[in-house]
Amino acid sequence: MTAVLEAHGLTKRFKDVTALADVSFSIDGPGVYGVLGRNGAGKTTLMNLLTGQDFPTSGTARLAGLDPATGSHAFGAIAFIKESQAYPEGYKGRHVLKAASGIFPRWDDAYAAQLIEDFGAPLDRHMKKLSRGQRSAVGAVVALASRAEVTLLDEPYAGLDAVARQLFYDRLLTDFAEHPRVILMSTHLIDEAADLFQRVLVIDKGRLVIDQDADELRGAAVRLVGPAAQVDRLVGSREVLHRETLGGTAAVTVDGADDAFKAEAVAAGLELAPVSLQQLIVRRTGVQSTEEISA
Ligand SMILES: Nc1ncnc2c1ncn2[C@@H]1O[C@H](COP(=O)(O)OP(=O)(O)OP(=O)(O)O)[C@@H](O)[C@H]1O
Repeated sequence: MTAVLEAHGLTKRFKDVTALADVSFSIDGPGVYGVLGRNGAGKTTLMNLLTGQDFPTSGTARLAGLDPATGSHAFGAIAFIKESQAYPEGYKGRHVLKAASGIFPRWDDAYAAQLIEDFGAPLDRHMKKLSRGQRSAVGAVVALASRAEVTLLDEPYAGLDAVARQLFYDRLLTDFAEHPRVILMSTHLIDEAADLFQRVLVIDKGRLVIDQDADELRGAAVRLVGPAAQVDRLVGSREVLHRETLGGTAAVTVDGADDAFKAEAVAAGLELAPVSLQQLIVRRTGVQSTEEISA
C-alpha cells in the first residue's frame, strides 16, 4: 500500500541552522495526526517539505507516493492551510472561498456557509485588512469545507479566541467522522487539541522524538505522590521525567508506567495522577529537572 504521507531521512538546513534532521515516518490512512513541538522545532519546515513548498537538503518526502514538488497529484486532493498564507492583491474573504470552491472537488457550499456563520468569517473586507483572528476564521472555513483527501493545517486557528477554537475542534471531529481523511495538524495548544489526535509526532530541535499512538502516550506516564522513600523504592530504575520533594514527600513523574506498576502504587497507598499529553511532552522535550521545594 502506498503511504499517504511519508518522510525518509528528511533533512533541511538553512545555512548553519538545521531545521529538520533525519526525520522518517509514514502515515498510511485516514486519521487526525498532531505535529507538536516548541517554537522553532521544525513543524512548519516539515509541512513545507511535505507539500513541496520547499526542497529538502537531503532525504525524501512523498505525498501519495509522489514527490510533493514535482508529482502530478490529483487537482484539489491536497489542502495546506497556514497562518502565514499570502493572498492575491485585492482578495476579500469571498474571493478566497470562491477560489477554494473551484479548487477542491469535495468542497461543500452548504457546510461552508454554516462555518462562515459559526466563525464569523468576514467576506466583504480585504484579507490584508482583517485581524489575525478574522484571517484564521477564513482559513478555518477553507480547512474544513475543502474536505481534501490530505489536509495539512499549520497552526490554522492560532488567531481564534477560545470559543472559536473549541468550535473548530468540535466541527473538525464531527466532519472527520463523516468524511474520514488524512489531517495533519501542528499546534502549540497541546492540551486543548489533545483529544483530536489518534497519533502524535513530536519534533524537538528538528528531530522526531516521539511518534506514537496518542492513547498509548497518554497512559505512558503517571505522577506519584507519597513518602519519598516509598516512592523511590517503587520507581526503581524507571525513567523519571520530573521530581519534586517537599520535606519527606516526593512527587515523581515516571515514564513507562504499565498497569502492574500503577496497581502496585495504588496498593502501596501512594497518590496516583494521570499526566496530560502536554505535561508529558514538556517533560520529555524539556530539561529533566529535580526540584527541592522549601516549605
Ligand atoms: N527560510 C528560513 N531561513 C532560515 N532559517 C529558517 C527558515 N525557515 C525556518 N528557519 C529556522 O528553522 C527552524 C525551524 O523553523 P520552523 O518554522 O519550521 O519551526 P516551527 O516548529 O514551525 O516553529 P513555530 O512553532 O515557532 O512556528 C528555526 O530555527 C527557524 O529559525
